[in-house]
Amino acid sequence: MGVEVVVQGLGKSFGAQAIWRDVTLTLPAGEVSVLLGPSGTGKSVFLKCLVGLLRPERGRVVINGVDLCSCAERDTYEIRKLFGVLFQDGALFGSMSVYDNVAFPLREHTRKSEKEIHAIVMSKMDMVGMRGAERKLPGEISGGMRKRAGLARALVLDPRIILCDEPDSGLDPVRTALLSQLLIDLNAQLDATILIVTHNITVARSVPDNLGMLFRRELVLFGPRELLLTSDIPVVAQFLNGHKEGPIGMSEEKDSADFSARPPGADPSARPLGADSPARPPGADSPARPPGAIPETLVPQLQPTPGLPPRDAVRRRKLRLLQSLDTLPTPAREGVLATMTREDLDHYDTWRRRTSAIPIATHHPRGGPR
Ligand SMILES: Nc1ncnc2c1ncn2[C@@H]1O[C@H](COP(=O)(O)OP(=O)(O)OP(=O)(O)O)[C@@H](O)[C@H]1O
Repeated sequence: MGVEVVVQGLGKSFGAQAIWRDVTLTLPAGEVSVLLGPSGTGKSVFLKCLVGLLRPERGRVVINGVDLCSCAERDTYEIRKLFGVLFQDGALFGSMSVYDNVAFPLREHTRKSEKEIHAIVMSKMDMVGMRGAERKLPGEISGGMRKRAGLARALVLDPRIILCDEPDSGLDPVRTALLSQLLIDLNAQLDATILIVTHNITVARSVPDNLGMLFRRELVLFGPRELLLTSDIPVVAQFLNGHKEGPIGMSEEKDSADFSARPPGADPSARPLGADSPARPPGADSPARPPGAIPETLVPQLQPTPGLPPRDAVRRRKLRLLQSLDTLPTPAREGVLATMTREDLDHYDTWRRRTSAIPIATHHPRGGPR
């Protein structure tokens, strides 16, 4: 099973340039999370801080009880072994075959024989649908294949945490859909904790269990997909609907300048000073939603390909969300309840009786649990 990643009060600067500050979130073990944000908001820097490639000046990243920001070099090395990272461009060595690229971490970090390495490489190539391309050079395959080869390389050391930096960049919509399915399938097979950085709204809506968004040097929100996909926070709604009106402008530099000009304590997700049109109110494009109806932005989440095991994370997440249901705003709560079956609610009741937890007032928005 994947491991939980706890981020507390994280802050990162380069010289005088603050990238983001006070980022606090938890990536639940084995769940898939997506981090959104306009270009230049520091998403890649965040991934590098998680894996220990960059050191934040403030805060903690706690994995298996070890704080990566303050631990000894030896502990950093041990924790890094838990990670598999798919870098934005695949980061393959251009002069090595795909096979040697994928085998590279095994040859560098283990004492496995070439026979063992061959078995592992071929199984990971199978997982990402790359069997047959082993002898090609990275320059001889398409961008989508390079991404999948990078993913195979990220998997060879059996990571418990997988970080993917814009796995969809440069891919056409069909390849993006196939890659999204691949990530869900991998999660079903490996139960690893996955964090994906992307700008792609379709990926953000359909793949993750949890979503977060960076904007103007802060984490605007992080939580269950139902929370962000039904959110009326202007910057979140603008981004997830791809609207041009709203707090997000053409460049992060300009957004930051607008932000600096705001009075101290102002809402970072509100529209910029001087914006010539108001932030689009939530639901402006769609007719008023009847009470209890699920917003159309809350599209169903991708399921593993038939024949693969169900995702363990889904079961764990349901119990986790039922425990904290009363902390969610109504649309998110209704969205969560709509995914619950009678069996889920019975399982929660059993858990509640065992632990004497406080009951929740569950009402099902679609006329009773399915
Ligand atoms: N090693 C570094 N030294 C100095 N500045 C850096 C370094 N790495 C990143 N930056 C700066 O940090 C800021 C955030 O960069 P980052 O690549 O994390 O953004 P991003 O949100 O991933 O953008 P995009 O979506 O366009 O990939 C940028 O202004 C970038 O120039």
